[in-house]
Amino acid sequence: MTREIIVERKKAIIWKGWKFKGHEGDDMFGLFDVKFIERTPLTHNVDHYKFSYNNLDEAPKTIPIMSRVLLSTPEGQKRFFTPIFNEDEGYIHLAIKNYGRTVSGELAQLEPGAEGIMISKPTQHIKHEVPLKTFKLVYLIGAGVGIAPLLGYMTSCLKEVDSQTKIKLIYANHSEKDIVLKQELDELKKKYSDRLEIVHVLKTQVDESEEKITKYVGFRLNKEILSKEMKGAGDDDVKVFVCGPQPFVTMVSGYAWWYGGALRYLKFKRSQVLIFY
Ligand SMILES: Cc1cc2nc3c(=O)[nH]c(=O)nc-3n(C[C@H](O)[C@H](O)[C@H](O)COP(=O)(O)OP(=O)(O)OC[C@H]3O[C@@H](n4cnc5c(N)ncnc54)[C@H](O)[C@@H]3O)c2cc1C
Repeated sequence: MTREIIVERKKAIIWKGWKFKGHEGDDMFGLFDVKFIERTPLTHNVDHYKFSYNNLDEAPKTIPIMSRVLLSTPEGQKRFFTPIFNEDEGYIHLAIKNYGRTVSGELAQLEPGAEGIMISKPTQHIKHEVPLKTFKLVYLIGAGVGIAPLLGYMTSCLKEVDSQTKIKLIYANHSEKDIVLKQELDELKKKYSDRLEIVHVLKTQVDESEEKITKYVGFRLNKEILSKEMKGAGDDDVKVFVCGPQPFVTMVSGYAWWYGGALRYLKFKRSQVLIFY
């Protein structure tokens, strides 16, 4: 299947409430000069990058939740990322996993103050035609650095004074040391204990202390765990957002235009599920 056909198919996927924009290409993204300010480790291989817009007039006032920016490195390599904080005017914050090659490998070598980096205005990854903060319950199913778009939703929904939406994050990682933004997650959990529940799923036990944070140590997320932790299949007021590495997303919900996986097995309707791909 050619890329053009795939793009057309993605654009064509419109169903009740959700509309995927597809990846239309770079030309629609105006790129603006930014300066690299600092890099702070979040885990052993994920860093928090802070960039500032060189021209404040170009800086977005706020960043819509679950939006993406296109980043172009000094060598011209490009990749989409999801800003992790939405309210720091003039700055863009990204969580980037260092794979030691391509965009992340190049960014890992940058010194603070480095120029020649460009970032687009945030554009919504997914156009939604329903308010996202009004559901009864939202399950966020994430793995690794796939937490980035889910965290944006979680933070803004919990902060919303009028929202009563309950959130359950089911978050898969290799071990405790791989949990991205754990401190932020713990703080949100403490502050919004009546609305936020977090279930960690850790594949490998590195330390006995991991049993204190979850009963699922030594597990990959699977449909048995999801069936224990989820209810609300068929209820249009219950939604599920999924983001992570492709094999993980496929296991949970199929992929993009093919809906399948554990959620389908558990009888969640396609219209309940929003997959980031
Ligand atoms: C909308 C969107 C926004 C994104 N934003 C960013 C961003 O801002 N920054 C960034 O760096 N990347 C981003 N990405 C990329 C993407 O999130 C990561 O490339 C992807 O999640 C891989 O993450 P990882 O390498 O940490 O996962 P891995 O370390 O490969 O996997 C994490 C965990 O997933 C579980 N897992 C993996 N495969 C399976 C399986 N088959 N069954 C069950 N469990 C499994 C395991 O527990 C594993 O420990 C984004 C992607 C999308 C679609």
